[in-house]
Amino acid sequence: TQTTRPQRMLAAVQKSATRGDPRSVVKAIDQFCRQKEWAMNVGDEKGCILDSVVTEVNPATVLELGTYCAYSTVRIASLLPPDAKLITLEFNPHNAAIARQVIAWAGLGDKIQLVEGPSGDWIPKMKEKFGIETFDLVFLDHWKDRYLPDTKLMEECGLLRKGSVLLADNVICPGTPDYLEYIRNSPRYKSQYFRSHLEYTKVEDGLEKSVFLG
Ligand SMILES: O=C(NC/C=C/[C@H]1O[C@@H](n2ccc(=O)cc2)[C@H](O)[C@@H]1O)c1cc([N+](=O)[O-])cc(O)c1O
Ligand SMILES: [Mg+2]
Repeated sequence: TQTTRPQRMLAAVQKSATRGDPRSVVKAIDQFCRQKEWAMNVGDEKGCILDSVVTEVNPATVLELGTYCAYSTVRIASLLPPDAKLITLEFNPHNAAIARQVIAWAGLGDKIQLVEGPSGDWIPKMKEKFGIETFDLVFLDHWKDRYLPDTKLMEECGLLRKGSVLLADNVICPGTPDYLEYIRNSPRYKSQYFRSHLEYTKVEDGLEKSVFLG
């Protein structure tokens, strides 16, 4: 029977990456996507920008919207301080099942909590269910038409504090025009565009980093 791309990606991790070594998991996925099949991971080029923002923020609490196969989940978690918590939301049960195995292979199960379901349902429950006050860093990489509504929802739920950083993937390709318009014109954010390329291609894309001003 036919396998899925996430299943083939997991097989590549289990074949080429060392258990308990997150960076080897990241490398194995990038190699798979460059040599075998493109997949919508943030990738190695934008991944370096992601790494620099994570290192700069040094967050104790991280929210990732859109786990997919946990490439960026593992990439971020590998840079977190010891007691930091990363919560990642995944809507598709098949993707979640693969992501859990990638996270386990990387040995990051105690830093990462994968939650299944739509972001709109879970964001309002973050405080009561996970004891989160506010997020220091949010990585947006899920459905592009959900970036704006979910950002407004996080504001309304009091999940952002002065200095919280939002980092959004794909603001050029596939593009998140309504989010960019809002975040770049809002007096409540200070935004910066990091120009790069769509993962594993020469097409322009980039990350938008926005600091919440309270
Ligand atoms: O479409 C893209 N991403 C959508 C990601 C969606 C992921 O987020 C989850 N989710 C989790 C929670 C939700 O509430 C909703 C969805 C979905 O179940 C899926 O796993 C995309 C597309 C391209 N591209 O070149 O075409 C490149 C990229 O880097 C991309 O990120
Ligand atoms: Mg993306």
